[in-house]
Parts: sequence; C-alpha cells; structure tokens
Amino acid sequence: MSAPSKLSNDCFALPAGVHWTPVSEALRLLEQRLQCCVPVEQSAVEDSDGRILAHAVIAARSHPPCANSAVDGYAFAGGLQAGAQSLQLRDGRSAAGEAFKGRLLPGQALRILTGAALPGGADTVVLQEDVRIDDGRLQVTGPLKAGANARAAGEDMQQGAQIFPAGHQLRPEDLGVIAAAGLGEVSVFKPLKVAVISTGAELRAPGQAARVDQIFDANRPMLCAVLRRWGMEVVDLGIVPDEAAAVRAALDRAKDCADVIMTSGGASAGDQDHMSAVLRASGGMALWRIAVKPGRPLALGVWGGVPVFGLPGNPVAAFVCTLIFARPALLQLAGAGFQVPQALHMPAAFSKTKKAGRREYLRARLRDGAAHVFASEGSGRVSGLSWAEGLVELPEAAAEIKPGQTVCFLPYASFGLP
Ligand SMILES: Nc1nc2c(c(=O)[nH]1)N[C@H]1C(S)=C(S)[C@@H](COP(=O)(O)OP(=O)(O)OC[C@H]3O[C@@H](n4cnc5c(N)ncnc54)[C@H](O)[C@@H]3O)O[C@H]1N2
Ligand code: MOO
Repeated sequence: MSAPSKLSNDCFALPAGVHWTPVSEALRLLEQRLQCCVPVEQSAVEDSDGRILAHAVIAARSHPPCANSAVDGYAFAGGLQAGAQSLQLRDGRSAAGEAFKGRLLPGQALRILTGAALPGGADTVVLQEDVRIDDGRLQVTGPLKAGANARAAGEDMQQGAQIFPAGHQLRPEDLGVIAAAGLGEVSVFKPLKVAVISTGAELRAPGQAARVDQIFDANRPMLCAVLRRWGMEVVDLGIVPDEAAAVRAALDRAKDCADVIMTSGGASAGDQDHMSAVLRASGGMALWRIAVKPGRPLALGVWGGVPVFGLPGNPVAAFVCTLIFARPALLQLAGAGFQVPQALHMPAAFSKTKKAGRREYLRARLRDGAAHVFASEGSGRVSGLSWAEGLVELPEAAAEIKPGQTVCFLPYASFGLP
C-alpha cells in the first residue's frame, strides 16, 4: 500500500461559527479526516507483538490438525457402557509427534499419550489412573461417553477461517494463536513514526541542573513512553525554546522524519504560545477550543502535510488529551482504526459540582467497588496521574455528582496502558 497523499492545510478546520467543540464532535471530525498513512510489510510471527495487522489472518491449517488425546491413557472406540469390562491391548503406542500407524478394531485399545494423534478406529480415551492391565487386557469400568478425553480436529480453529481482522493490534497471546494456525509471517503496517517535541523556555531535561524558576520536562518522557506502549516509533526531538524560528525549525525537522508530530506547551493563545502562533501563521492551524476539562486548548494543525497535535503544556492536560483525542487519531493513522475506550459503570465515592456543558475527566481509581478521585483537579499536579489507575468521565449534562451515583470509569488499561 502506498502512503496516501499529504493532508491539506484546512483539514482540521471547524465549521463556520463553531466556538466550543463538544468532545464527541471533535472525535467525529478526527475520525473523518484522518486515514491510515503507513505502508505494509511482512513480519515474522515471533517479532510481531504490538504490530497492527494490515490484512486479516486466515488459518493456514486447522487446530488441532488431527484428532488427538487430551490425556495420558488408552484409546479405543465408542465409549463404555456402565459396569466392568475389558479391552484387548494392542502392542505399540501413539505419542505426540509419533503417531501409531495401524488401525484399531472394535474391542481393542492402544496406549496413548497427551497430544498424540488418535489411531484410526479410535475416538475415546480412558485415563491411565482409571484402568488396570491384566494379562495383556485393559480392565476398565464404565460408563464413559464416546469422545471422552479426545480433542476433535479443527475444534479450536478451522483451516481457511478468519482468526483476526485487519486492523487488530497483536498481543502476546495472539502470536500463539497465529503460530498454532500454521503461519510464520503476517502482513502488518510499519509502525507509525511520531515526533515528540516539548516547548517552553522554562524547561530543563530530566536530571539537568535547574534554577528555581525552571521546571523539568515531565511531558516528553511520559508521552514518549505512552506512544511506545501503543507500538509506535518515537522520534524524540527534545526541548525547543518559545521562539518562533526555533519552533518552525523543529517542526521542519519533525515533518522530514515522522508521520505525525506531537508537541506539548504553547498551545493556547498567550504571548509565549508560539506553537499555536506558528501553526496559525502557516495557515495550517485550527485551535480547537474543546468543551473539555482539562485540555481546552488543543492545537490541531498541519505542517508540510504532516498532522500536528499541539497538546496543552500542563502535564495532566497533555496526558488526558493524548488518551482521549490523540490515541484514537494516532491508531487511525497507524492502521488500527479509530478506537474509543470501554468504560466501567461504577458508583462514585465522591461528590462534585461541575459546570454543565463541558465534559470533564478526573484522575480516579477503584477501591471497595467505588470510584475515588484525586484530591486536586489542578492540571499541573502531575503526581495525581500516578496516584490514579484511570479516569472518571463526567458527561456534559452532569452538574452535580453525589456519592453512590453511577459514573463512567475508564481504566488506563482501556487506553492500552498499564
Ligand atoms: N488566559 C488564559 N490562560 C490560560 C488558559 C486560558 O484559557 N486562558 N488556559 C489554561 C489551560 S487550561 C492550560 S492547559 C494552559 C495551556 O497552555 P499552553 O499549552 O500554552 O501551555 P504552556 O503555557 O506552555 O504551559 C502550561 C503549563 O505547563 C507547564 N509545562 C509546559 N510544558 C511542560 C513540560 N514539558 N513538562 C512539564 N510542565 C510543562 C508550563 O510550565 C506551564 O506551567 O494554559 C492555561 N492558561
Ligand atoms: O487544559 Mo488545562 O486545565 O484544561 O490544564
């Protein structure tokens, strides 16, 4: 697949007259205007954890490929009536990978090990713990259903059946399923390359010396790690000062080496907010004032045909916007389709008054069957992100939340994060 043409500058433009975009509308526009932008390659199954399937995976053979035994025991045909009886024990055995070549006659039994192909003529296995051998005869006591302890050919997967759709992001267990279905390679999308830039004259890289009026760049390590968890390739372009020329140069570098650009800081319209100013000057900027807290100033732009997510600088807002807006959009660009998280409906363990008309996300975790929220809603209180295990989503219409009222809890896991 060749990469689709570059985005037009007005790709994120909002309909005329729109000021506060509801979250659902922002998501709908992102879904509509972005499409997969990465080429396809082949990947060995064992190297494919986290990769996104470009084509559906079809079972190359059935699993299990032939009827086999689920236990160590004795194979025979037809099950057992109630009561004691005996079967003639044949010489030889069937072991996993060393199938018995002959065929059993009615009344005969054969030693069989777990995973071994059932010999011809047999459909049932009795556990070795439940038999006795006397004079070459197997002494057994019924009843035992025909087919007991046997696994039918193709009972798990049928040759030719679709086992994963295109767009599925492979997990470790999926690699086991694909290998079992007889495939050594899969068609996957090349990982989406995301350039990450932090902006702000006050920022110092973690571990550097810092004056009291400087702060450490918390966003970049956090956002880079999130993107890697999502199977994306990160191009870390470091910290850029709040100067238009430096911001332009960084965006130029980013567009030449990445499919998407993710910046944090400078997204709103203050004197120092150069990211939004530079994007606006290029004509490729739509400052989305989204009816959401945190994260109102999300700058969506296009730089040289490459989409730019200009996240707010406050770490909590940057993180929440990444989960709620950037994740589905990035997954769409990466070939996995637009994905929204699955919510759990839980009773609130808190009370809160909120502004109606705006969706809010609170740092939250579940304890004793209820959703608890972080003590502060301050968007700079980065420690609350680690205290939390997910987000509570309060809908636009809500104004007053009381303890015991049902709220939507979105675990970090529903965003593909631990
Ligand atoms: N007059 C208004 N002021 C502000 C508004 C507003 O609507 N009107 N919105 C506030 C909200 S909400 C947010 S969020 C911020 C977003 O502003 P910017 O995206 O322009 O971000 P900055 O001003 O650059 O930074 C905000 C804050 O975050 C700190 N920061 C920035 N980058 C990092 C980083 N990489 N690691 C850690 N912390 C970072 C920065 O020092 C600031 O404290 O605007 C509000 N103001
Ligand atoms: O996005 Mo700001 O509070 O909404 O941090």
